[in-house]
Amino acid sequence: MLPFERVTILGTGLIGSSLARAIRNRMPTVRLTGYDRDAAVAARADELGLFDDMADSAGASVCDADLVVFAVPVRAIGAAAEEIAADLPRDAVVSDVGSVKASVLKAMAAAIEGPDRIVPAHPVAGTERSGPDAGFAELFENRWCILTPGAEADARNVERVSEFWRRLGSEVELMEAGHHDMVLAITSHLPHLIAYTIVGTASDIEDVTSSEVIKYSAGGFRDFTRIAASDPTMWRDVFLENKEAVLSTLQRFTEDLTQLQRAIRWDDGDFLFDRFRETRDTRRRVIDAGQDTAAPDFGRDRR
Ligand SMILES: NC(=O)C1=CN([C@@H]2O[C@H](COP(=O)(O)OP(=O)(O)OC[C@H]3O[C@@H](n4cnc5c(N)ncnc54)[C@H](O)[C@@H]3O)[C@@H](O)[C@H]2O)C=CC1
Ligand SMILES: O=C(O)C(=O)Cc1ccc(O)cc1
Repeated sequence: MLPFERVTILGTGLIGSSLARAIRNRMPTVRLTGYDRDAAVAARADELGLFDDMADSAGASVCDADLVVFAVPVRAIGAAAEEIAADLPRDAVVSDVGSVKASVLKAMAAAIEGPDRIVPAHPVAGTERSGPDAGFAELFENRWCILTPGAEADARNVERVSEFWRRLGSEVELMEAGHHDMVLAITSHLPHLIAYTIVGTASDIEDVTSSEVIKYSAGGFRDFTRIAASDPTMWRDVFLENKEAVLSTLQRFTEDLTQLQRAIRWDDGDFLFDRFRETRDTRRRVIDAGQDTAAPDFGRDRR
């Protein structure tokens, strides 16, 4: 038996459209309804045939759903939840895919009656692209999906959402929302902040022209540019909604950076060597865990 039969996705960008494609492939009898506030995005999702129906309003999109998923930037989730609250069937389960969880859980719980049916989710899978054309069905396969239900969530609803993600090919883990935000601050949010910083710094260095930065980017810079090309709205929201965890992780990072700076200044090669040997081991563990390709240079084709 399917965990859900009538799924509504609000926000039909990268993640919403990937979700729709994955559901189509893996649970073809599910009735899919989409809604996007941006008329051009909605029209494109319609043209791509991703949904059975594209609704004209948020309220209309949910009136027959048994699962509603918010796939909009994290700061937009509260307002979107308010927009559907009056039209939501009493037994519908409500979820999301937001990259930050404590504030999103709070925002959904404030807008929607029945905390037993709120089961937030975060598929730890994505790309630097956005919009419905960027989505693809395999995005969630062999990736983790972290669920962060509050204490009042009904265990049966948590199990249904877990089963939903397992059917899309993900591995599911339950986590307390605040802990999720600490974990993702170091594994996702800080790496993005660092990439945004270094790409910005490169364009501000007086003695190096911007055409030189681009021309010689294969020295390492270009790998940061992929992450730094990520969606500005989405990432502005992530940093503002996970402020405390990001700032405390950033504090640790700054201290560690200062240590490396000292080691360079004082010619402490042993310190540098030991640190770099440890980080190489971390890369090996990421590959062993199936979270990236083992091919050198991310498997870029040089032919
Ligand atoms: N991009 C990524 O790699 C990942 C993103 N996420 C999370 O997924 C969510 C969506 O991100 P993406 O799909 O990447 O963004 P996207 O920019 O591709 O799509 C978001 C869509 O939401 C629509 N939208 C905004 N406010 C709305 C509202 N009130 N009602 C209806 N539609 C609205 C926008 O028009 C846009 O089409 C975010 O919360 C993000 O944190 C989670 C995992 C990975
Ligand atoms: O493109 C990348 O490397 C990502 O980091 C994708 C990503 C972005 C945000 C998330 O919450 C989860 C995954």
